[in-house]
Amino acid sequence: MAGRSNGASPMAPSSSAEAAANGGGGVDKGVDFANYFCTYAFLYHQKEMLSDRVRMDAYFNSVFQNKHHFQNKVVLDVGTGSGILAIWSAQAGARKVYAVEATKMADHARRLVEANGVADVVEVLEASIEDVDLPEKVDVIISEWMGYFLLRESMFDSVICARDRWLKPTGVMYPSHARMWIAPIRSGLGDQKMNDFESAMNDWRSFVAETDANYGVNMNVLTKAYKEENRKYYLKTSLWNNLHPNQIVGTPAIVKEIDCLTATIEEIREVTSNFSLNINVDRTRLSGFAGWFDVHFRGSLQNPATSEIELNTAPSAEDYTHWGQQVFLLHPPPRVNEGDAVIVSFSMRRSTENHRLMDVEFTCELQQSTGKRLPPVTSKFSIE
Ligand SMILES: C[S@@+](CC[C@H](N)C(=O)[O-])C[C@H]1O[C@@H](n2cnc3c(N)ncnc32)[C@H](O)[C@@H]1O
Repeated sequence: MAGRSNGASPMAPSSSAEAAANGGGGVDKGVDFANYFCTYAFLYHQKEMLSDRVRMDAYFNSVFQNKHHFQNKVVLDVGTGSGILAIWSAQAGARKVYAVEATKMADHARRLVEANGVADVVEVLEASIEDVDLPEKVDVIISEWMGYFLLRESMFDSVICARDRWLKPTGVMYPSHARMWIAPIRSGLGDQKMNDFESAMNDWRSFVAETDANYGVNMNVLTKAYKEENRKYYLKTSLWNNLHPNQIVGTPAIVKEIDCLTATIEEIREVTSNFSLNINVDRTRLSGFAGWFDVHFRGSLQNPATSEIELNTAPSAEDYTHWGQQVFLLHPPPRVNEGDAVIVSFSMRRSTENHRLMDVEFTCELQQSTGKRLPPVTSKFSIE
């Protein structure tokens, strides 16, 4: 592998690096590779990200409008994929770029690096970032690690691990900051999903009757389990959607702020927040909530960006991203009016079955503008 020539090589992980990769829990690396990494080895998947103009413009501008962070500097690209961020770092004047990719996409990245004339600067290493051994510390860590609603995929764990092992004390993170947002929304998706759920149950009832009539076995004892399975699928799993801003019916709230230079895995393992959302649309339904994120490229306090760039995945009339927003639907959706407030207690935790997926809980209390408070209701969701 090209990476070994100057001393950079994959090696057995240290126990702390492995623990970081696992988010502290015992994750089977083989299972994780099969479930998570495998899709990133396909060019079609990388192309989807490379075609997201909002994402591409933000990273491109962050690098080329802040060349002072890259010129003659050593850069580490965590999860280089096709190699795009590493190539831009080299084009912006980096002295050396370590481009680390866990999957076979590393082969494509290496070819792209060569074809674009930066092979003398960019060294592609096929390895988990947790396992890699670099010959030097780096000035910049660049990575596109964000999943749905920021933290799905738990890839930021790997960036934290890389930062703690390889970033110089004076180094900068690209991006430098991240935030998670939640807003109350209206949407026709709630009715649609409830109809889908009811159709599935009607179909099941016909199936039970027919199986009994045709084959003499009564399946009804499984009705409850089938209902739970379908309720989870149709009503309790968040939905991907690119919402229009006019679907937001109240003030959005920030539920988490992350400083990428200092954040710990402990800090992101669980997100909890209590907040109040003011409804600003009259006579509407609160169909549920939308969750999205933004990230900023600000450099550091000692070494700030000259041009601060934002990557925003909020509902927008003009743009959309491949992240869209995550929609959490309430069943039934309460009626709300301008001046009402929704008092929310929110939590998001890693799923116990798969640390890259999330379990989300909203406890909502509606405080009407008349002063009346409705009893709190708790709704649980999975981000799959
Ligand atoms: C969201 S993609 C971004 C790809 C590319 N940097 C870009 O911006 O187009 C994340 C990439 O990181 C890789 N990755 C995730 N975790 C990693 C880890 N622990 N070590 C090495 N690569 C990793 C994935 O295989 C995937 O190709």
